[in-house]
Amino acid sequence: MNEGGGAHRILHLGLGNFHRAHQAVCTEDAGRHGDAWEITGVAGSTRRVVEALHRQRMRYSVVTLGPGRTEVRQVASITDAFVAAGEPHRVTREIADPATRIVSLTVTEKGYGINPLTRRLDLDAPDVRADLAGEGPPRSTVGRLAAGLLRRSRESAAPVTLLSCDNITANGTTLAGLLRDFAAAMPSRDGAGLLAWMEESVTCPDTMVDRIVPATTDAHRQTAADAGFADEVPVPAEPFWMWVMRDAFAAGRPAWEEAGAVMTDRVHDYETVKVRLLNGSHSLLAYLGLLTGRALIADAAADPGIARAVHRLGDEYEPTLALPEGLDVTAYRAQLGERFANRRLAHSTAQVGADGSLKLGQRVPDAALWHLESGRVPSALALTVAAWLRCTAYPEQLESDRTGVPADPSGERIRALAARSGAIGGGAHDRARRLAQAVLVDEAMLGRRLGGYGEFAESVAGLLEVLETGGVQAAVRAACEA
Ligand SMILES: NC(=O)c1ccc[n+]([C@@H]2O[C@H](COP(=O)([O-])OP(=O)(O)OC[C@H]3O[C@@H](n4cnc5c(N)ncnc54)[C@H](O)[C@@H]3O)[C@@H](O)[C@H]2O)c1
Ligand SMILES: O=P(O)(O)OC[C@@H](O)[C@@H](O)[C@H](O)[C@H](O)CO
Repeated sequence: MNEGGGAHRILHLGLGNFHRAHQAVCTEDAGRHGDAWEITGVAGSTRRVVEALHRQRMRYSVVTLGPGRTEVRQVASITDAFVAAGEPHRVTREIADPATRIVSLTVTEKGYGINPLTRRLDLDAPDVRADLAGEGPPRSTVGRLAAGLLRRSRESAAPVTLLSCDNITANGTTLAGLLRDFAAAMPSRDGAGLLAWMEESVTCPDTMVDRIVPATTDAHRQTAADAGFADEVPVPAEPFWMWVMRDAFAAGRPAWEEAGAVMTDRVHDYETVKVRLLNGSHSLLAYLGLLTGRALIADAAADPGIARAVHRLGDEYEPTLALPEGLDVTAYRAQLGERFANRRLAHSTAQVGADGSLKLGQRVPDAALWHLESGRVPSALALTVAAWLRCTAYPEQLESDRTGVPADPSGERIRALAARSGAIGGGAHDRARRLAQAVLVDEAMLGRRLGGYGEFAESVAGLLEVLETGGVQAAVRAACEA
């Protein structure tokens, strides 16, 4: 799989838990079948994981928590790590280094600087603006990539692959578009040169990534210690994992398929199934769980009312999917039920519910529009939006001591809209309608496309009102019996 000889390194931006339980494990396993590739991990700004890894001679453990079964495995494929904010010029240098064959990313949805309406780069985001103006070392993800690629194009001009492993629709294609937007907006003539070189020498394959990987707790540290390794930064994970990607690598890749990854040109079909049935259901579980005082996804999933809503949501998603050949959607959904029920993972509703304004844009509008265009109102999708709004607009009504509060970059804006909706007067019905309408036409949130369907806004508003006046179970009944 290697091309061009020499060292083989992956530079990974976003040294969070997911990468360490997914790509890093698959890369280590692939090394048993082909050339060994090493990973240099780059954390955004937090030093904790980087410092712990160095103290631990670049070893950490993955704690796999299945129903009734625990496995602790040490992973050593990440051989170096540093913090981007602390060594910004090193990021540029490492991207430019020809030994770096792949730059992969798990920087979360908000790390890409995407305008949710246009799916293009938000050129008004402060860090993107600063990077375009050349104010100090780059700090946005796309600005960092552009600076490194520009240097690479001038030094070795060696081809490279950018591999997004975030839960973003058409993640590779989207990333390539963001980079083109950045290059086109560069004030100097550098942008044109970068664009031309990227066209020839940079690939951005789409990927679908799947493994439920929660945040680390002391219980996971204890499990690692019990297995004989006093690990400060172990990563908990479920047994299931899946990685699907287009085999379009400009400078070679590890033999990931030997370790179980799937190479296909139909990534989009896998991704749609996963982002809707898994991530969409996860969002609904998180918000209804938070509204019923559940701190854990598994506890939300065990509530028969919430399970009924998730089932209804699956029924709404299913006809919108182009299924990959051989995928049995009934079995997939049944397996998802088991994965959500895995209490041992302790996946928190606040973590899964974070950044809803960015995530729901990929989990709700396309599927909702599919129904609305045929004259049907998808009420479980409307319930997902209503439950997110209820949690985000009125966080004071959550049992936050128990559950925490999901963070959201549009949280303040939503609370301001809710305050304005309430200040005009009227009862719960008027308040809910005003808030739903305001959010559905706000391009910074779900991307405004649903705003053209008054019947969807009505459904969200009705369910928001029931959530306030009758609670979660009443709202589930209203959605499922609509
Ligand atoms: N955890 C999972 O179950 C899972 C599964 C599939 C895909 N993913 C993808 O991986 C992403 C990260 O998940 P995780 O579990 O590693 O989270 P995490 O909280 O452990 O780590 C988040 C990482 O993103 C970086 N980051 C956060 N905001 C950023 C920003 N604005 N700019 C640049 N970098 C930023 C942080 O530095 C950190 O390295 C998810 O958002 C998702 O897209 C996660
Ligand atoms: O990672 P996010 O923040 O996009 O979404 C939260 C969870 O739904 C997600 O992390 C899932 O656990 C994961 O996508 C499973 O593969």
